[in-house]
Amino acid sequence: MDKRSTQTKVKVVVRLRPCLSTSEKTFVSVVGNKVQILNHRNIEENLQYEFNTVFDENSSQAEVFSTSVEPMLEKVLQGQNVSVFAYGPTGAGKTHTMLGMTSDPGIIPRVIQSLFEAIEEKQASALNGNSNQAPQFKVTFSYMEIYNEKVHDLLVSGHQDLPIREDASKNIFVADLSEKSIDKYETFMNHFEPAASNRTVAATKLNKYSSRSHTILLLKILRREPDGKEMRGKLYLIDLAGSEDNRRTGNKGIRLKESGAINKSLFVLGEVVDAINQNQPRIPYRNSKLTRLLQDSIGGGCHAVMITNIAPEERFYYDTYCTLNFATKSKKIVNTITTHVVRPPQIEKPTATVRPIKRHSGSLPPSKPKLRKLSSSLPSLSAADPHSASCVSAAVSNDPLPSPLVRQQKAFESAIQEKLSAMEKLVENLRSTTNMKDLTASESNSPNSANKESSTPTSNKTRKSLRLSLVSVQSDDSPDVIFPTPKACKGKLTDATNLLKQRHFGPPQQKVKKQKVQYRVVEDSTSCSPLFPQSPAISRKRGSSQDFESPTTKKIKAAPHIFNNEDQAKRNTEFLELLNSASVKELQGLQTVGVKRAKMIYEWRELHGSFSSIHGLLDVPGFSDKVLKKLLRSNLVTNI
Ligand SMILES: Nc1ncnc2c1ncn2[C@@H]1O[C@H](COP(=O)(O)OP(=O)(O)OP(=O)(O)O)[C@@H](O)[C@H]1O
Repeated sequence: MDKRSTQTKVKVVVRLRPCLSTSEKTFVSVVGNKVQILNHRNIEENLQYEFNTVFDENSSQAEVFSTSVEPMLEKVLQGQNVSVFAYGPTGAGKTHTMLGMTSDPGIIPRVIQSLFEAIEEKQASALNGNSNQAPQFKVTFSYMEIYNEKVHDLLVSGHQDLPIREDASKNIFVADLSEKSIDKYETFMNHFEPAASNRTVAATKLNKYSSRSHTILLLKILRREPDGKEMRGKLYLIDLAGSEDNRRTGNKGIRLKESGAINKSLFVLGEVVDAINQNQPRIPYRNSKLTRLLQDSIGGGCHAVMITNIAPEERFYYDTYCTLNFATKSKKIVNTITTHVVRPPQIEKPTATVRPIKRHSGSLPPSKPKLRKLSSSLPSLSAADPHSASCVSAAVSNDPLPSPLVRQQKAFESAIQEKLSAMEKLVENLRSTTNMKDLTASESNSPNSANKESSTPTSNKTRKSLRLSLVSVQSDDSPDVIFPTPKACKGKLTDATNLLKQRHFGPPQQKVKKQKVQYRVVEDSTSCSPLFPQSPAISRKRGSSQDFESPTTKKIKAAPHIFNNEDQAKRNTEFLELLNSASVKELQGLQTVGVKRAKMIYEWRELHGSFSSIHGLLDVPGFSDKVLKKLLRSNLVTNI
């Protein structure tokens, strides 16, 4: 295989979705390719982030596709790998961007349509030119989801645990899922639409149809030129599940467990990006299935486009802030692009003259007519594997049969090959029955993984704490499942399918009313995404090496109307009301307030009555000037 390498950075674009509620105020503005949000550390400033492209709330699906994704399709047809993934907090518009609706299709249907158009164009222009032969294309696809750290094939009905393979040569995680071959847009959609409805979706407080899994659509394009040259490109279209702050989603039971898996994988994604940016020798790709899957996209051999979805409503402030910081870190990552050009092995013609031999029944290879029949029943590019391709072409060629010695050798080789595949299957079966923890542990001992795997005490500690938090998950079955897995409700699947279709392939959505952008007091508990579990203010104070603001983030003077005194006074009043009425659990929802402080505030209030001012907190044991300032700053209350 010829491999040529070039280096390119991960392309990061941002898409701001429109405000969905008429009663909420917004805090994000877009100026050119910059996003501007309020600086919670200093309300007189705004933070400005610069990206390759920023799509404002009026951007159309067509615009997002044609600017960010369409130019990548030619690269796939040239034998390069491309990965497009939507990232962002829950409810920010990832599925809308990737999937969209029938009336307003997103990236996936647009990619398929453009891909087939491009293929047809290439074939037509080859025939119009000097050549009397056109290149051949074979497009196959698989569609899978990572749900609760398990990979499911969405193309088959029902959720099954499927074995995981790895491409040993490239150390890439590949889910061993069924692949469908497609020759046109309609065929693809016939498979894809019901499969998309199989995705696990449920209602949370922040999104009525929240995706509970990461989905991956993998398209493989094999192009064979008339001279036999082959190019193999892969296109990953990934809709990640959103990060979730469970104090705000109100998740319990199954939803909380799902959320734990989603947050854990996104947390590992954050660790991977940090490790790459800090040039660490080991990148913890293997700490989650998601990062193993994204290994080629982040710091690997793909062209990567990260579509960062953000929401404008005030309650999304910390999610947006953390998402923008993560996006800023991601755009520094450099991938080394490989072009996959394959020349099928040449069939060597035997040099010696071989006498025709008499055939015996049974052990001899089948007769030529039989093979011809077999090969004609295969599609023109059915042999995705170059070796099987050469086998078929060798079998139907007019070359004389090889000598008995050569045949004996071939029989011996195929017997060995069979034994090896049987052993491989056995090992795979064993691996699939092993749980992820054991799998990761055994893999980390392998010499291959030793170079990549991180086993720092910090990450172990983090993993431990994540595991502990998962153990504490409540076990009640959540009643609010809108789309139970097909396994759980085989008979009711049609209804669920229709519901999802209504949403993503259904009638056009009503236009969202445009509103005036204003600020209002954030009374909700605002917490950082799991990628940044600490309050940004705290991390900064400690001088963490993973400082959130990249050099490209600018602090600029806030426009005076954005955060006026009236707003601030209202914010302070509401904060005081919260102090005087919140339960211990609600107080814990405040930034920098843990169980201990929440209890202290609550007990002091029970003993001494309501606080007359925010300063009253200084009377509560453990609240120094410094602690109070930090609390207020991280909860966007500054005027005391
Ligand atoms: N650009 C947009 N224009 C209009 N509506 C949008 C846009 N983006 C998102 N929405 C709407 O916002 C809501 C949430 O979007 P969506 O479900 O795509 O979010 P998500 O990021 O995929 O959430 P989750 O991670 O929970 O699955 C949906 O009702 C969707 O139709």
